[in-house]
Amino acid sequence: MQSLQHKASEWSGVPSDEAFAIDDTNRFLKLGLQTFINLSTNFYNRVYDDDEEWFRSIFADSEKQNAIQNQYEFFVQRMGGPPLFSQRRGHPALIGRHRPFPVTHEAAERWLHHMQQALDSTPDIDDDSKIKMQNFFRHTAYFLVAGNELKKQNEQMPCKHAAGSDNS
Ligand code: HEM
Repeated sequence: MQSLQHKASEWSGVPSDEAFAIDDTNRFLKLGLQTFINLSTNFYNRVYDDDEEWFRSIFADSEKQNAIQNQYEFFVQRMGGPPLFSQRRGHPALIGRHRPFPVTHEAAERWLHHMQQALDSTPDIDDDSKIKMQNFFRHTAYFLVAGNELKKQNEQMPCKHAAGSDNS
């Protein structure tokens, strides 16, 4: 079976080494906390205002301010800053945390559309960081799609007792 990383690269069109070039500089030191807060605020303002109800509704059970904080604390931690996310929420385990949500190819493209607009309209993000973040987000979004497909496959798999008793 292809690994999730492999699928993420194939579906996103971003090879793993390009996605992880996010780590070639400490983005937190370069951009600062406020830029990450601004980026996540900008992103979630777009998500919660989305005209596409099917996408907006994925976030219906989350409070916007909370979602903003969860996201920027993860970005800060992942991009070289203090472990704010883990201190408050525990291990990131992104596939597990997205388990309740329909993370389809279509949802990934919508998420990336809003993130692209947020990156383009948040001041103080240099071009290099923008490109590296785009690649990292694209790869991660499809990594989550791959995790979601695996979840669906596992749900369809009958349990061993059911398989054993099915003589039809
Ligand atoms: C692919 C499409 C995606 C969908 C549909 C999606 C959906 C969601 C939803 C509905 C939440 C709950 C909001 C909250 O309460 O915090 C969430 C949380 C989160 N997402 Fe995503 N997401 C996607 C992609 C991503 C990507 C690409 C990343 C990282 C680069 C990411 C990182 C996070 C983080 C860190 C949280 C907070 C988790 C927590 O604190 O429990 N998501 N996402």
